[in-house]
Amino acid sequence: MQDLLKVAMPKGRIYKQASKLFREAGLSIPEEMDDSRKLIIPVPEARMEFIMAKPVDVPTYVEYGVADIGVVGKDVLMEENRDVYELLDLGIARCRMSVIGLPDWEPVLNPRVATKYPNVASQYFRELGQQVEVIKLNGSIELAPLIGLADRIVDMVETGSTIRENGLMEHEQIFAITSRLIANRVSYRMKNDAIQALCDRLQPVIAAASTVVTK
Ligand SMILES: Nc1ncnc2c1ncn2[C@@H]1O[C@H](COP(=O)(O)OP(=O)(O)OP(=O)(O)O)[C@@H](O)[C@H]1O
Ligand SMILES: O=P(O)(O)OC[C@H]1O[C@H](OP(=O)(O)OP(=O)(O)O)[C@H](O)[C@@H]1O
Repeated sequence: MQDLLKVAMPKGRIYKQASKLFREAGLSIPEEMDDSRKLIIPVPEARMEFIMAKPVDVPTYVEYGVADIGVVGKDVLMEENRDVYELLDLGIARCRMSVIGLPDWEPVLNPRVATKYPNVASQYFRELGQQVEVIKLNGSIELAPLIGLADRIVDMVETGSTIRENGLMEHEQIFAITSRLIANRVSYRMKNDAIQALCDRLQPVIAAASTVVTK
């Protein structure tokens, strides 16, 4: 019998798209999982157990092996820099990481940059050779330039509504973001058949979805 796969699934934005993808790949994810407050959901028919996680914690669960695989945004992978395998680009939860500020922003010496992603922001400005002071915030990042906490922010842009509604401007795009399927290094060897079988089911669904997006 195939190994049981423990899957760290992010609650929130990614969940809806990831569960749709898994269902289209023929995995019997129960409908009640969509609204449940349960944190561990066994799906014996699919030989899986879902661990409902805060998105930023998914790579931690996978690195420590309490989950064999997980679904996570590339933004979180870049920020957390955990020792995990990145197996598949799932092509869902598309957005981008950008440098944002007021439209009339003028360069200053040692600008302050507010962000939920201090590692990504520090590396980006370091590679540009620009010295900045990074301020870590946990949400409503767009407030920072409006109230004078920071000169610029590094944050996610999806539809662009948040920056538009707050009179901000996207100055530079840093990288494109989609969600990825990641695996624990040991699980990838020990449960390779089950992980490979899952990837084989997901790949055609991802390919079909990407032709729709690019058409
Ligand atoms: N508009 C968006 N803003 C932020 N993240 C987005 C957006 N669109 C897609 N994403 C992706 O969704 C992932 C999870 O976002 P979500 O808002 O659910 O998590 P979170 O910010 O950690 O929320 P919470 O504070 O509820 O845990 C991000 O890491 C990113 O990859
Ligand atoms: O381009 P848009 O479609 O407007 O999406 C981008 C916004 O969405 C995210 O915030 P989120 O809703 O996660 O709230 P937060 O302020 O708590 O991070 C992100 O931090 C931006 O503020």
